[in-house]
Amino acid sequence: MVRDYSKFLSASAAPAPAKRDMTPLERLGWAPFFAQQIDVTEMAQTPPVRIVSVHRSGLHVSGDGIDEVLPPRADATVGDWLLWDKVRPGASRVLARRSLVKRRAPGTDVQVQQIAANIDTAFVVASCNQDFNLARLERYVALAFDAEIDPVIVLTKTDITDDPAPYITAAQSVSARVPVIALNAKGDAPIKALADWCIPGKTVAFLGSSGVGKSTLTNALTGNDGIATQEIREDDARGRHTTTHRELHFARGGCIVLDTPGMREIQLADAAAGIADVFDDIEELAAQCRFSDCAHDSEPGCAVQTAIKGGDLDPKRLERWRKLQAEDAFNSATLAKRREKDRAFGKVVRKAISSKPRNRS
Ligand SMILES: Nc1nc2c(ncn2[C@@H]2O[C@H](COP(=O)(O)OP(=O)(O)OP(=O)(O)O)[C@@H](O)[C@H]2O)c(=O)[nH]1
Ligand SMILES: [Zn+2]
Repeated sequence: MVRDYSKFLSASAAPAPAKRDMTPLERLGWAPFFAQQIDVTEMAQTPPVRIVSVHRSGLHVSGDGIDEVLPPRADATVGDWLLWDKVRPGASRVLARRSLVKRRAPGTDVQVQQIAANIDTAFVVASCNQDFNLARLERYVALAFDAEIDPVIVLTKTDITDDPAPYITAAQSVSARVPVIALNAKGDAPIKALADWCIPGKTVAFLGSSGVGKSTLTNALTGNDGIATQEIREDDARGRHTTTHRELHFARGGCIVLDTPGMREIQLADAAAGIADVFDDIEELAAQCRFSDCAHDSEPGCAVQTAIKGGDLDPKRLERWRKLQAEDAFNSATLAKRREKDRAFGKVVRKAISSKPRNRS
């Protein structure tokens, strides 16, 4: 049977179709951005599939009537779209991504580890209690910007604070481009409050520290009929059966919730562009400083210091910008460099030990 794939190839910027009209691929997140990358012949010969989870034994992919496990590969991650090559599955082409969350892989010097692809909205979650931390919010928003994902800040636990207003005001100060939603994640609010972003065919993810309410929000969106509880079995490296969860969950509203442990808490690395996006107010001021290499301390003609003196910039925000840049720079340093430093330090220590006068016994 020759299938008519032309309906998947619409490159028009038509509004998202109503849920009932959506094709199986669109429900998985297929969009004109991906369709534009392939032609009808390719579509028929190598149908698109999305990676719904990554396991040691392979990549679990879903498509229109397709549910397969492809060989593991380093250049594809959960959320990616592949063109499934039935004859040589390992050669399936990875389509260009709309967004990519990555981090420097531990244990290697230059390799970047891909965490999740093609997320449309990142909900950066924080709670209205003593755990609230502005620097952390800024870090997650920078991460989202850097990955080219639209962030939305979600403040949880409004029910256990007398006044959520100060938290909301603080969260709004992170970036003028980021909406802030405050809610009780345990109540009925989440589905309605997040409806603008949780629309059919869109992929969302929750970022934030432990205990802020990410699972509560995920469950609120997916309910019990998501595939969150559907488990798949696989053999781990030692041949034992382990049980893992799929990582793309289908929410009741039709959106796709990506939940992968690597996404939840993540350090910044190579995220200079994202940091610049969050702190675009400081970047703009810095561009007006008299010296292009101004350190914004006590240089004459420093627009940043002028803004601080005039009450237009919170000095604490400047401090957090500096810290985040330092963190990013540190994490961006290759492990090789760190190893080199460690080796040099080891040498110093060994030398110090060997030059100590020895006790004669
Ligand atoms: N009162 C109240 N409790 C909440 C709210 N959101 C989450 N909680 C509670 O806070 C605790 C932590 O919530 P989780 O959803 O597990 O947090 P998480 O971010 O998924 O945490 P990790 O899985 O450790 O990353 C749970 O006991 C939730 O019931 C809220 O809006 N109000
Ligand atoms: Zn300056």
